[in-house]
This record gives sequence, C-alpha cells and structure tokens, in this order.
Amino acid sequence: MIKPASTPTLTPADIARVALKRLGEMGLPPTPENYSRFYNAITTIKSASEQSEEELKGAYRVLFRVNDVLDSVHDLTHAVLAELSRSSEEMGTSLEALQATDDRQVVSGLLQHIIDSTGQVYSSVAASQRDLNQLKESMLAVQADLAINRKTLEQDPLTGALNRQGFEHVLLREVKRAQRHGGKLTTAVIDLDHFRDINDRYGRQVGDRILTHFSSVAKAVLRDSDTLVRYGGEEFLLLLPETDLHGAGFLLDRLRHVNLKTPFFQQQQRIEVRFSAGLAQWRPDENGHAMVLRADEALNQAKHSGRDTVIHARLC
Ligand SMILES: Nc1nc2c(ncn2[C@@H]2O[C@H](COP(=O)(O)OP(=O)(O)OP(=O)(O)O)[C@@H](O)[C@H]2O)c(=O)[nH]1
Repeated sequence: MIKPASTPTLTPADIARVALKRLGEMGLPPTPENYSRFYNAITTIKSASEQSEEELKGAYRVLFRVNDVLDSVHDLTHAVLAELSRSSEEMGTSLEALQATDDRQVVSGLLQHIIDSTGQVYSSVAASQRDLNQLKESMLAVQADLAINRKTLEQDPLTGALNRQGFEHVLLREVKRAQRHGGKLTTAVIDLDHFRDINDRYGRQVGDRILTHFSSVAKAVLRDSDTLVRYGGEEFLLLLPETDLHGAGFLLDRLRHVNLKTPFFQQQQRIEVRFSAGLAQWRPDENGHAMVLRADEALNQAKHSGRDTVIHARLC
C-alpha cells in the first residue's frame, strides 16, 4: 500500500535521526566525529584507508604496469628519434658531398650510402612499430585489469549489486543527466523486514543466500537503465532514471508481487521475506544525496507505520 509522507521537507533533526540510525548499524557511538564519518560514508567515495588490502594491492599492481608500459614507450620513442636524427645527419652530409663532386664513382658510392641509411631508418621504424604493437597489447591487458579492479571496488561481492562506492559514481552521473535534460530521477531505499529474525531462525548463511535471492528478484524487475545497489546489510537502493514517483511506486508494487510469488526455499521450506521502502523523486534544487536522505526518511516512516509498505516522500 502506498501512502504519502506526512513531512514534506527534511529538517536537521530528521537528518540527525537518519545519521544516528546509520551509526547504530555501524556499531559506532554517536559522537560528533562519528557523525561526520557517517556523513562521509554516505556522501563521499571510500577513502584509501577504508579500502581493503586486496583492493589496494590490485590498484598498485595496475599502476606499476601502467608505469612500466609508459617507461617502455618513452625509451622506444627516444631510440627512434635518435636513430632518425643520426640518419638525417648522415644523409645531409652525403648530399652535401654529392653536390660538391662530378666523379661518377664517388656519386655512386654516396648514393649507395643514402640508400643504406634509408634502409636502416626503415628497419628501425619497422622494429619500433612491432614494439609499439606489443606495448599496445600490454595496455589492453592493463585496461582489462582496470575493469576488473573497478568491478572489485564498486561491486558487492555477495549479491553482485553495486556497492556504495559504485553508487556514488552512478548517482553523480544520473543527477547531472537529469539536470542537463530536465529529466526525472527517483530513488527507492528498500529494507528487508525483520531480517534479524531470519538470521536468528535459519542462520546467517541462509540469510546471505536470501539477500542474494532478493537481489536477483530485484534485478529481474528492473530496466537495464535502472541501478541496484546494496546500500547496507539488508538494505538495497534503486536508482531509477526517467522515472517519477508514480512510475517508481508501480515498480515497487511489481517487486513486491514478484518477491512474494518467488520466495526463497531452504530444504523445501518456503521462507518469505517482505520489505519496506521509501521513495523520493529528485528535485531540481537538491543534490543526489539530499534525495537519498529523503527516501531514507520515508523508509523510516514505512518502518514506523508497520512495515511491508512503501512511503513516498513529497516532491514539494
Ligand atoms: N545474513 C546476513 N545478515 C546481515 C547482513 N548484513 C546485516 N545483516 C543482519 O540484518 C539484521 C538487521 O537487523 P535490524 O537492523 O534489527 O533490522 P530488522 O531485523 O530487519 O528489523 P526492521 O528493519 O526493523 O524490520 C541484523 O541481524 C544483521 O546482522 C549480511 O550481509 N548477511
């Protein structure tokens, strides 16, 4: 069931409430320092200190390889230029000598020398072209590594959905796009209901598989242009370009319907998971994070009004 949110705008107290909820989820005491850490977590890209050792190792491996390839390109172009300059000097000297003599034998010797020099330049450029082709292949391999690294950095390993860091990029891109084209953009923050009970009853491993199952169901109802994010433990976020509140409400109804029709089964036992959600449509006077906070606040209201429901944050 869809109900309008009762509070049209977010007050600082609303933001603080959302912040405190996030701090609680992270197990942090609500000190001012932690409050700003929360804010950073939601508004900025993960800092290097928060990246895992593996992520950093991968990033450094790629950087070293890029460095090696660039060094090789530098050495190669330097060698080609030196060779060209030497040959051009030699040919210049031969030409001068050619102009200064009428002796057929000397002319013939000088012409042969020019032909040899041209041949050397040709083979050295041909060798450099082969080397450059090899370097191009190395660069393509580095590019593939970068794509894998980026995936590792921006994807949630459990569900394959985007993580928060990946979401930051998509959010920025989609808000810019909506600004440029006067387009619509809506976000949904979705939280599975009573997930603690599921973990307690069936164990955390089953809980993990239910999270993966839910994200597959969500992916199945989304359009290619929509984005699914694992926003927190049992919390997901949808970013829906070219969609208004009405369309997003329709989509969440479909998600609810498909989710109930395709429950998770554990040893032939049906485990039904329901969800609450908050929806907010981007306003031209706000940034993407403000929209997400409004959706988060609407989600809070959905939880307080008994769960298994979707609340729309007011557009104005
Ligand atoms: N299995 C599993 N559980 C997780 C993961 N991340 C968070 N959780 C669990 O999700 C539960 C969230 O509990 P609560 O914040 O109390 O929320 P809830 O039980 O869903 O209750 P409401 O949101 O109020 O409906 C906790 O038990 C977390 O341990 C995860 O990656 N895997």
